[in-house]
Amino acid sequence: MIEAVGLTKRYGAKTAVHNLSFQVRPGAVTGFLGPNGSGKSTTMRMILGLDMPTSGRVTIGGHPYHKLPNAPRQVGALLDAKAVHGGRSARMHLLSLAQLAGIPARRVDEVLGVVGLQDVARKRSKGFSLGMGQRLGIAAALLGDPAVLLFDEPVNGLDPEGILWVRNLMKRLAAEGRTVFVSSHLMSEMALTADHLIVIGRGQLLADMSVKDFISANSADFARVRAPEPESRDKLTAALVEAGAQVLPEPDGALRVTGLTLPRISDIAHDADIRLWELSPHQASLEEAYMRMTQTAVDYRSTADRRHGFQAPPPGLPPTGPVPPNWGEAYPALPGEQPNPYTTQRDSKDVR
Ligand SMILES: Nc1ncnc2c1ncn2[C@@H]1O[C@H](COP(=O)(O)OP(=O)(O)OP(=O)(O)O)[C@@H](O)[C@H]1O
Repeated sequence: MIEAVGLTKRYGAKTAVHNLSFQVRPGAVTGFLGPNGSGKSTTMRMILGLDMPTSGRVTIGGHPYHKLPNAPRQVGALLDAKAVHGGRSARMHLLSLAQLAGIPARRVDEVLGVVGLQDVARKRSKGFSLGMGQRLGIAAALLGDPAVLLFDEPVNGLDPEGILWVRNLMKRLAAEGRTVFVSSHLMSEMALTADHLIVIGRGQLLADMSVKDFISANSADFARVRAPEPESRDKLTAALVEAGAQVLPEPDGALRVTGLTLPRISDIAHDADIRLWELSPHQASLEEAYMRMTQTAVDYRSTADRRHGFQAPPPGLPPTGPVPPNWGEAYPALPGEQPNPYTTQRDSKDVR
């Protein structure tokens, strides 16, 4: 198990991680999510003893990394797949790591097979594609057959077959009882891979819960409703709003309705003499729940390209440009939604 207690890291005036406490338990894939610059890599580096906390502590199996006996055989990590001597072959790279950790050479050939690099094992790694480099990094993490594994963006650069392979590998490692802690920006992938989520924003904990609970706490079920013509859509919108629903236009012309049951929506449409072409139940995706949770914790946001021919974002998507004071209104609060804890911490003076 990985345990962080009050973990804080400052780089000069910059607070990268602030008072972070969480546990990563064995037997599950725990996804580590957060916007760019939110402190995920810094946290992973502190777990691995590559950076010292300014305050607080983080332990693996009760010990700080540097006090673990034979750490490479207990903890495996992929932090930066490019951190390989390009002149060395994949096999030589792994052999040198194995020698340092007292791992027998036959294990190198085993892990090369596990990651599918056996055919290029003697080729120089500088000729490797991004995906091959990721596989080599994963092979290095698996070398010591460790009980605790950390992966920073493991699917970066992998093709769909590679992504599926990583997904299955993570699940298998967790099913074997290992602790698997994996960061990713690919929400659809995390929804399929992770059992549990730790979400941070600007270095602070936003959520520590199961994927299922995270989605239901940060989104609400909604109905998609489609009326044939714009006039009937406007009439239906007015009737639904009057009945207490929240109605948002979807980019494809349908309506996203929250706050009313499907039978009620159907009755309202019938009473207003409006035909429906679609009335279907939906649950928000992990991506939508994540966007809602982290909307005020994003440090880097793009601005619209004003050049001729570039379109404004379709309705329903968050606006681009500087974060407006009423940013939360881009995603209005949904019925039954938990308050976003980050919103209340946004003006905290001690977090930069
Ligand atoms: N060595 C350093 N010196 C100064 N600032 C740093 C250093 N390392 C990280 N930071 C800053 O700390 C913050 C957190 O960075 P970190 O790389 O941990 O974020 P991240 O969540 O991993 O981002 P990404 O998703 O983009 O990889 C950023 O503002 C970053 O600029």
